[in-house]
Amino acid sequence: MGKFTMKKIAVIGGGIMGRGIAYAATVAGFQVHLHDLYPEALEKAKTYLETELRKSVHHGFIRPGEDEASLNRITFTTNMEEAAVEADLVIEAVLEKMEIKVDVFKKLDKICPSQTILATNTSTMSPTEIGAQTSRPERCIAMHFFNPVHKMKLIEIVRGLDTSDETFRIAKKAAEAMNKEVVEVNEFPGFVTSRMNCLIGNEAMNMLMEGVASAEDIDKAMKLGLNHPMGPLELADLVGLDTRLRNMEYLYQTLGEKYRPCPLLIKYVKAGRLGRKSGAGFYKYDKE
Ligand SMILES: NC(=O)c1ccc[n+]([C@@H]2O[C@H](COP(=O)([O-])OP(=O)(O)OC[C@H]3O[C@@H](n4cnc5c(N)ncnc54)[C@H](O)[C@@H]3O)[C@@H](O)[C@H]2O)c1
Repeated sequence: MGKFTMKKIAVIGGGIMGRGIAYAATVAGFQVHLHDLYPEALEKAKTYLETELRKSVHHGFIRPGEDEASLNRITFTTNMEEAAVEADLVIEAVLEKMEIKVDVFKKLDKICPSQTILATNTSTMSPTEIGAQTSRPERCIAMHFFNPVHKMKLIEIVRGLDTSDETFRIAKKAAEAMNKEVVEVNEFPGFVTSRMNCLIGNEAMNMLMEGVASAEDIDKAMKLGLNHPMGPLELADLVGLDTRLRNMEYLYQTLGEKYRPCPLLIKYVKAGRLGRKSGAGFYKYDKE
């Protein structure tokens, strides 16, 4: 890919992040193939995309008719090969578990043409370790989007040890085409944002557990006192407490004691209190 000719983007995993990345990519005019193992996840993703695209027209972010055109540019499939075989860029957004990501990347490496770039949306993990399991580590990179993708401006682009300059350049172009700002980060667990954010969230959970203040008051203090746009506990509920726990476990494993997951977080995940997606986390919600 000498000049930028990207047309097709495959997104692997149709959960909270995958559906959001599909939104950003289709609104940017890319052909999008969204893959998930489960038809129910794809159904949910489709409903979400229809709703968000309709809202975007209503709020004047996209022109009338662009909602339908954007939806028509997305195909939904449970067949990974079908999704990825012609993609110029694949963005993986499956669960934050190294063995699952590695398995997906090995499969993609077999399916995709040699020039296809394979990106992971991991929040914390090593693109070097994931890319090393493929025959194209120079074409592997992390593109870390933020939740909710249609509102959040940043993509942290993280270079693995062997990521080529060309791969970085193309990933950056794709990000900019999706109307995002980019920061370039050299790989280290948690990059810039997750490393910082997980620590703040964990401290808030420890304070709640110790009875320092209520969830509402911890969040209010951070918003009004420190100017955070969201409180750390409501943000954790938005991320998903299972996802946050996996992030913490990885950071604890790689960076040590400072990142030991708060016992309250572990307890909530064991109880199935996963945040917004399950209807309860630190707060209660209508179930998604
Ligand atoms: N939730 C956030 O706020 C957030 C923000 C930035 C990055 N991330 C990262 O994005 C990734 C996805 O997180 P999420 O919150 O969207 O999770 P999620 O649980 O909402 O979605 C994951 C999806 O992946 C699917 N899946 C699992 N294994 C698969 C496989 N082998 N092949 C295809 N699909 C598979 C699941 O069915 C599910 O629909 C994680 O790496 C996470 O750390 C999450």
